[in-house]
Amino acid sequence: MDTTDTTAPFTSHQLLEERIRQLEEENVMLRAKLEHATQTNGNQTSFIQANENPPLPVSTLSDTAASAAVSYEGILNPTQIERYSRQLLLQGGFGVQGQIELQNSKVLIVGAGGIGSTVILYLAACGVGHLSIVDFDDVDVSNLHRQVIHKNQDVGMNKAESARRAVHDLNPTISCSTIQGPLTESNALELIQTHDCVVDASDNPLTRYLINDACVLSGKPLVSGSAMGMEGQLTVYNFREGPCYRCLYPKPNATEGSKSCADNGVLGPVPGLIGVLQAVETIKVLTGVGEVMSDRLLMCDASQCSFVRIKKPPKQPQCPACSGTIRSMKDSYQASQSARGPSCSVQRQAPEVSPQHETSVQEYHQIRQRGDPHILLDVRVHEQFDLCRLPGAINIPLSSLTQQHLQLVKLVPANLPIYCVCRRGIASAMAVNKILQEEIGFDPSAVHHIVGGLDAWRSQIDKSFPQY
Ligand SMILES: Nc1ncnc2c1ncn2[C@@H]1O[C@H](COP(=O)(O)OP(=O)(O)OP(=O)(O)O)[C@@H](O)[C@H]1O
Ligand SMILES: [Zn+2]
Repeated sequence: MDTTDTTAPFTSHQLLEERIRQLEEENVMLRAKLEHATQTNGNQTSFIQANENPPLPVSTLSDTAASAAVSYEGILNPTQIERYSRQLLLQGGFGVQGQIELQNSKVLIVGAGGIGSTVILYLAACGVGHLSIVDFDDVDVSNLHRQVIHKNQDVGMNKAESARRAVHDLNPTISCSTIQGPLTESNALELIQTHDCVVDASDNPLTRYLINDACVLSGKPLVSGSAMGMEGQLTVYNFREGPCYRCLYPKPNATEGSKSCADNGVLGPVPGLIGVLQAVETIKVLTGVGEVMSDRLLMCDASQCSFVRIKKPPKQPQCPACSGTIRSMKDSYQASQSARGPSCSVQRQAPEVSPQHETSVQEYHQIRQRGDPHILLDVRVHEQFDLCRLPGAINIPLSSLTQQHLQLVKLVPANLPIYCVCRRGIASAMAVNKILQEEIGFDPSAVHHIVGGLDAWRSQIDKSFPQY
């Protein structure tokens, strides 16, 4: 800058302003040159359009850089900038660095069901570089009201594969792999070790403990969520010095496994809600942006639209996982054996019933065809009974099968044989045991349960019986 012609000397403030003005002029000229260069080089046009301020250091914007091949090494490419621009503009520290962190991250998602559907879609859309999806199950038509990653034409396809296809359709610039089988004690550690973060979108306690223990053994953060009915929960375990799942629940709880979506129902969007929040937490874990839900647990009740955050206890010195008592996945498996309880996905076992109290669906079909007098006691919950039932059945849910009810059943048509039925033959076996234990004067030989329940009735006797 030449100041010799001036009548009065510039103040340092004026000098600074003048310098800024000159730099702005230079910047405009350089931009014009760069735009000119990109007009003759079509593949850079989107860069100019997507970026008012290209993230190149000004010093590299020389004449030569503008006309020759520009090296964008180390920063996002034009396609990425265009795709993630709204996220990149986010105030509060996400920016290019956050996007690069996502791009370089690998996330393992266990379960591509109700919760997994939204976690996977959002992580893919936001640009997590690699997603690995584990699920052993196939898409069922009853999944579609909430497992929105799958479509009608995916029914019958493995869920991990169906989800991978959806990921590809949504964002082909990231990579996605599948494990089309269960996560078990044999593969959990190996799989988890190679990822930066794990999302538990499964639905049963055994899997939750396996994932947790493998995360503790390999030092990986675990973003955990669950949903049922109108309610859901969310938290992050094993993040930095935060507690793990076993710190809160050292051993499987006897009643936890008895809750199942298939038995209790779930409103379509509720798992999706939890999944969306899990995606947010995963992004926070990966990028360091925001405050990770490590010391709190979110409890959400969609029926009230209520969200409550409760403080979690800190890492427990006596926690079997954190204290090192569980040293391998074999230890983990043994410590979780009692978690093999009922769940949405892991097949439940009927309690033992003596063979004399068991009736096959074929035998029961014959009883009906002959018109033999009997009581058909359907022990499913009222909601299931209302969906569909065999003609003539009376409904007393297993949970209310008290002595009083049994007396009633006995009084109505005296001394008739009782056939207990439920969906799969598990609750009906429990009902038989309960009736036999009550000792209220039933002829034990007249109490039966229908093996395989209404599922077996549908598959072996009448295919028109609804599936749910
Ligand atoms: N150990 C595991 N390995 C892999 N996937 C698992 C494991 N445990 C559970 N899952 C999967 O997690 C998902 C949980 O999702 P969700 O409960 O919404 O689905 P669902 O089992 O299809 O439900 P429904 O009870 O309606 O049949 C399921 O797809 C299930 O197959
Ligand atoms: Zn712990």
